[in-house]
Amino acid sequence: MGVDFKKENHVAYITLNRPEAMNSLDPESVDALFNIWTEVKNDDDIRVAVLTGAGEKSFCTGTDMKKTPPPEECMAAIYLRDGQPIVPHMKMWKPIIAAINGYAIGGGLEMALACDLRICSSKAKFGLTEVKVASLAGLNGTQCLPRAIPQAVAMKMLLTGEMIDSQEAHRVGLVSDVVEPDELLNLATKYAERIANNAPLSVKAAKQAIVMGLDMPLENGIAFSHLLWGVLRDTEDRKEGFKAFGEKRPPEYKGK
Ligand SMILES: CC(C)(COP(=O)(O)OP(=O)(O)OC[C@H]1O[C@@H](n2cnc3c(N)ncnc32)[C@H](O)[C@@H]1OP(=O)(O)O)[C@@H](O)C(=O)NCCC(=O)NCCSC(=O)/C(=C/c1ccccc1)CC(=O)O
Repeated sequence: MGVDFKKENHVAYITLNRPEAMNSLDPESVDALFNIWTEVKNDDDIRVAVLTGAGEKSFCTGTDMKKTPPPEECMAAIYLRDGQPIVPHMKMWKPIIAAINGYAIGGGLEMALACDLRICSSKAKFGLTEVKVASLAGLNGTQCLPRAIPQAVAMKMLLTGEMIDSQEAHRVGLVSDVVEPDELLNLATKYAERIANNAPLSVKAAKQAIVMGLDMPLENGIAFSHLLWGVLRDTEDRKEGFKAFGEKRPPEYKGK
């Protein structure tokens, strides 16, 4: 089985599980991920997802270059489909945490870039190495890496194909936290459960305001976020949040 999936306390845990091939993405894993992201998006019981890799060596090294079959479809059919199967960020408003347990290379780093929080183990290494194998970081890497870290560092990584380690990733802001390998999943779970305890519609609105706002001039972004606040104003959860505060008890959110 290339990808494991489980659900606990409103959190979906997705584990790339081909450690013998550095959790690279063979066609079966790509299909499995497509189905899993669809389920994460549509299952109201899931409020947040954690994406990680099995073992301590690799998160994901991108395309399985030994198993990539000749294409069955023309490029236009793939290009004009609604989003790439392995990258969840198109209209996925539930937050996704990348718990990067080792190498995040090529499509592996591009998946991490499509996530909202990135935390890593001290053993992690990061690279968009596609130029070394005559390809391109063509999922989102050329666009998202220079938006995530300083441009000069992104250029160096994308043009040389060289990797950076966990300390450098932390220094440039590619990840928010670096922990020892055996602490990584605990930290991901802690963040995921904190997010899942918040009001689900507010969390989705916050992500939408941030992601869509980044592509807008500030004034439009502020207007958009004010509209989103208005959308949330009459939810049952907002009434519950305010009431629970007054009654000094934890709120019980329903996503309504
Ligand atoms: C990660 C490494 C530096 C680790 O090196 P190390 O020496 O520690 O370990 P290895 O012996 O090399 O690896 C163990 C085992 O795993 C196999 N392995 C590792 N990565 C892959 C892979 N990506 N595909 C297939 N197999 C892989 C390795 O061959 C060993 O197997 P064994 O010999 O034991 O049978 C080092 O492994 C490394 O550099 N890996 C390659 C990383 C890489 O270049 N990734 C980029 C791939 S291209 C890509 O991701 C693309 C994404 C994309 C873009 C646009 C649209 C869709 C997708 C581009 C593309 O697909 O064109």
